[in-house]
Parts: sequence; structure tokens; C-alpha cells
Amino acid sequence: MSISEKPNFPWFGMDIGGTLVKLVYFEPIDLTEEEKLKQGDTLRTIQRYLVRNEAYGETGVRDVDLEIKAVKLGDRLGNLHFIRFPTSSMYKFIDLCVKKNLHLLTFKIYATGGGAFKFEAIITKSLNVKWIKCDELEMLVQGIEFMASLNLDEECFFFKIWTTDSNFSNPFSMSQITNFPLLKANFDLQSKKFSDTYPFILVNIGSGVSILLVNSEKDFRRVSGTSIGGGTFLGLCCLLTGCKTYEEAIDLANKGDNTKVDKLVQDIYGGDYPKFSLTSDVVASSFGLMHIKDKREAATKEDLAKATLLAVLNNVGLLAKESAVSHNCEKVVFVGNFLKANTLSKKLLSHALNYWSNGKIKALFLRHEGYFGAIGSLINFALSR
Ligand SMILES: Nc1ncnc2c1ncn2[C@@H]1O[C@H](COP(=O)(O)OP(=O)(O)OP(=O)(O)O)[C@@H](O)[C@H]1O
Ligand SMILES: CC(C)(CO)[C@@H](O)C(=O)NCCC(=O)O
Repeated sequence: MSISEKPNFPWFGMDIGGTLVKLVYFEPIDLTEEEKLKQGDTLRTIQRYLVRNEAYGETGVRDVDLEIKAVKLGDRLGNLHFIRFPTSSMYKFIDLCVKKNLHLLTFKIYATGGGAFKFEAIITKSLNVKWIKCDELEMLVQGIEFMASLNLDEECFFFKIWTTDSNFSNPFSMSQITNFPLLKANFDLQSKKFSDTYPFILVNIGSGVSILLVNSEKDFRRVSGTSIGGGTFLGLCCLLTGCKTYEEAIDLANKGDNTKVDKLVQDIYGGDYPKFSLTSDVVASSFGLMHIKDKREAATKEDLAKATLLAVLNNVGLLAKESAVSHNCEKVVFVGNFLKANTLSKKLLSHALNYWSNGKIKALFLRHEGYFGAIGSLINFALSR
């Protein structure tokens, strides 16, 4: 990718999703003395504000652990900073930009995600920006390709699974998974091999789920999707458990037991259903016990959160597998913020794909999981004239 032109600073890429806004900020570290002088107070203040803080207002967070130092973007060198805040705070964000005098600067923002369309009118009315809308799935693929080109050691990883145990017929059975040593295996890094990954299925688990067949950076299409995604997990957990944040919901799910909530094959057959290889512990019906008063009363918040997580994963996992099989792909790359701080889901998806495909299909994960759309926007910004 050749990035030769130098648009004026500040350099941002933005992805305004259904739940979260993702912002990638390029902090130039090679400014000449002349450029520093020219930069002006507003820009300097903004830069300091962004890179010296880890939290912004009530809801903004910088994912400090994801920062990438000394990245070359065209002929400029800089650090990449990753910031997120809830889309529901978008109006407060615009007010903050005005408070920080950003409206006095003229600059361009490349924005993607549904919110690039939804918020265009209010942003262009409040700030003096040239608002360039980019397609979210194109940005996602381009963002991944750019990150792959950086060859960062720890970007791409998978869980090593040692066997496809034929006695093990329920990839989402908690009892078997805790006994299953493979899921406790260390990460194996897959860096420097990402370009060998084409073609692959890309599963973006955001509020909803988009599934793409990616043959190359330029050749991809959306082959499937589902409304049962990260937003469903978070929304249902809030309803069922009274939790208020994603972090709380994941914490509850990690501690719960879904068999107190789901109806298993065993609850229906009294044991296995061997004719169709359905062992007793397979979930026959997600939340299937909850019509029984005693069961309902016995189920804890943790159990409900775990059952919610599994219901979402079962659905996404199956769609990912079907997409991989029907398009002859051996790799499925999972991204999106539903995977954030969610190792349990990553392990379960890895194991499920491995089990369903007899070890042929591998699940891959990327460290900057929710930021690729915003990275794609930043790259397109840097490419722009
Ligand atoms: N701090 C958080 N707040 C809210 N949701 C979070 C948080 N961290 C992770 N999540 C999870 O990530 C999901 C949103 O993921 P992501 O940011 O990738 O999607 P989005 O871009 O907002 O949605 P879409 O792509 O469908 O428009 C949420 O539904 C939730 O499951
Ligand atoms: C609508 C988008 C593309 C917005 O990112 C996403 O939330 C999604 O793919 N939802 C699932 C839509 C469906 O295929 O049913």
C-alpha cells in the first residue's frame, strides 16, 4: 500500500457502530521543529488530551495495552492509540469536541459504521469537518490487511487443540469443556503467516454479526449474518440479571452453570440419543428449563448469563462453520468487541469449530479485535489527498 500524500493533522479513523464508537488516533512522532511551531495550540492541546489520558469523560476509554508504537503510515512515523466509548454518548462526544475548540479547526474525518450515516448531519453542523463516509465491511477487511502487513508478533493467535475426541459430542458442554485439557492450552502465535490465510471466513461479532468470505483484500462478500450477536448477549443479560455493563455480564457468565437454565438432551431422553450422536449433555433447548417455576427460582444470575452466552455462541459458531464448509475455507477469523476480555467464548468457538470439522477448520483471533473498521478508515484517510 503506498501512502504518499500528507493530509493535515490530526489523523483519525472512526467507526461508529451500533453499540460502541471506535476511534484510532495517529500521534505523529516525527514532526519537524517547523511543523511543531505551525501546529498551533488547539491541535497541541487535543494531542496531549488524547495521549496523556486513559479515560475521557464518564464513558471514554483508551485501550492502552493495544497502543502500537512507531508505525509508519506513508512517510510519517507515529503511535497508534485506540479509544472507544458507547455510541449512546455520541452527542456528549460532539459537545466535548466543541468544548475543546475542535470546531475552530478545519479537518477531515474518515468515518465508517452505521453511525457514519446516522450522525453525519449533526456532526457536520456542529464541527467544521469534512465528513467522509466509508463502507464498514470494506474498512474492516482493509484494516485487517493493514495490521497483517505490520507483522506484529502477537496480533494473530489461536488455541491449540490436540485431538478430536469422538466421545466428545457437545462442543458447548461446560462439564466436558472444563475437563478438556486442550482448552487450557497456551496461545500459539500465528504472526507472520497471516498472508497465507486467504481465503478465510471473517466473522465480525459486534452488536449484530456479519459473516464474510474473504478471498483477498479487494475480493470479499458478505455471505451470512445474524441479529443474535454481542448486542443480544448484553441486552438479555441486562434484562435477566440486572447487570449494567458488558464487563459485569462477562464476569457473571464466567461463573455460571447453563445446565440450570438450558434443557439438555438428558432432560428429554433421560440419557443419550445415540442414533444421532446426541449425548446426554448436549443443549437441546437454550433456556428450555425456564418455563418450570422451581427451575426458574433456582437459576442464579450467573447461570442466566452463561446460558445467554452459550445461546449466542451456539448460533454464531454454527453459522461460521456452515459458511466455512460451504465456501471451502479452513480458517475462520473472529473479530468484534463481543470477544473483548472474553477468553471463554474464544475457547468455546475454537473447540466447537475443531469438533464439528474433525480438526479441519481452525479459529483464529486478532488482538485488536474491535478496531479494524476504525483502522481501515484511518488508512483511507492517510491515503487521501
Ligand atoms: N465496554 C463495552 N460496552 C458495551 N459493549 C461491549 C463493551 N465491550 C465489549 N462489548 C461487546 O461488544 C459488542 C459491540 O461490538 P462492536 O463494537 O464490535 O460492535 P458495533 O460496531 O458497536 O456493532 P455493529 O457492528 O453491529 O454496528 C457489544 O454488543 C458487547 O457485546
Ligand atoms: C447491521 C450491521 C451490518 C451493522 O454493523 C450488523 O449489526 C449486522 O451484520 N447485523 C446482522 C444483520 C443480519 O444479517 O441479520
